[in-house]
Amino acid sequence: MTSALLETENVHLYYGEKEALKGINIDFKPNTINALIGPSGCGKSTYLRCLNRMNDLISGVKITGTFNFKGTDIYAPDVNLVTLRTEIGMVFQQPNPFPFSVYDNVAYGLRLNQHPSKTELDEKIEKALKKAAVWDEVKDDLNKNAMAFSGGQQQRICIARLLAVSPDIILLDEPTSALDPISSGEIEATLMQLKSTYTIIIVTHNLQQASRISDTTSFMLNGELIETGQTSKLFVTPDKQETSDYLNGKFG
Ligand SMILES: Nc1ncnc2c1ncn2[C@@H]1O[C@H](COP(=O)(O)OP(=O)(O)OP(=O)(O)O)[C@@H](O)[C@H]1O
Repeated sequence: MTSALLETENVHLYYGEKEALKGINIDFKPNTINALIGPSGCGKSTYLRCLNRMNDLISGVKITGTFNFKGTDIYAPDVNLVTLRTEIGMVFQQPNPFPFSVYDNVAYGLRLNQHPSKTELDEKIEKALKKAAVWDEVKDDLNKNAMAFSGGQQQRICIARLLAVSPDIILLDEPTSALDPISSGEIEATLMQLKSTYTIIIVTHNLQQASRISDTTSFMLNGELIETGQTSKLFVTPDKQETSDYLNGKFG
């Protein structure tokens, strides 16, 4: 059996007095798409943001538990956050390209971390945009402002920006909720291709999306993990009544 790339155990998170995560245990295997589902406010985004320490900056937050990434504790005091967020990158709900050219967006992390020659940079940028399945749409406009493209194209440019620095894990927080169905479908198809190289963890409100693209699904409710497992099993024969009720639209 393939071992997990990222293991989380007994994760608790407190926003001040409020316990938003109540002992979450989820493992993520390489080359899988993993969906996090559950009603609004159940803690999906909070948990996702723990995975590359995006909650660290919120004052009054306390996080406990184990986060083992490739055998290393991501909360160890000597962890370099820039490196961590290169290895475990995040795509947000609203596409957030920087307000400069497509080329400079994708080059950003490469210029920060490495010192590539112009030829190397050109090659890496083309490769990243191809992997993000947006190359054909932007290749003649690499100097155009990234914000001048459609929402779906912007989201794929953001994915390319992240892929350029070779992450292991891609975190996505409702990446298609601001997009039209065609753009959403394109992002889904892109993610399906990317899983041969990366491990993907996606928060989604769209149950059909979770069932279409994910290998595993974790259902959360009120800060607790109710059930996690193979998507094909969880959607058809969930173990827990709460999961069944949620999937059948009885709440949420
Ligand atoms: N910065 C914060 N400070 C205090 N409480 C917060 C903060 N962020 C989130 N919360 C609370 O923590 C709980 C979990 O929120 P979270 O955003 O993780 O849920 P979610 O499942 O992602 O919801 P949604 O699907 O609506 O995005 C909620 O009760 C929310 O109000």
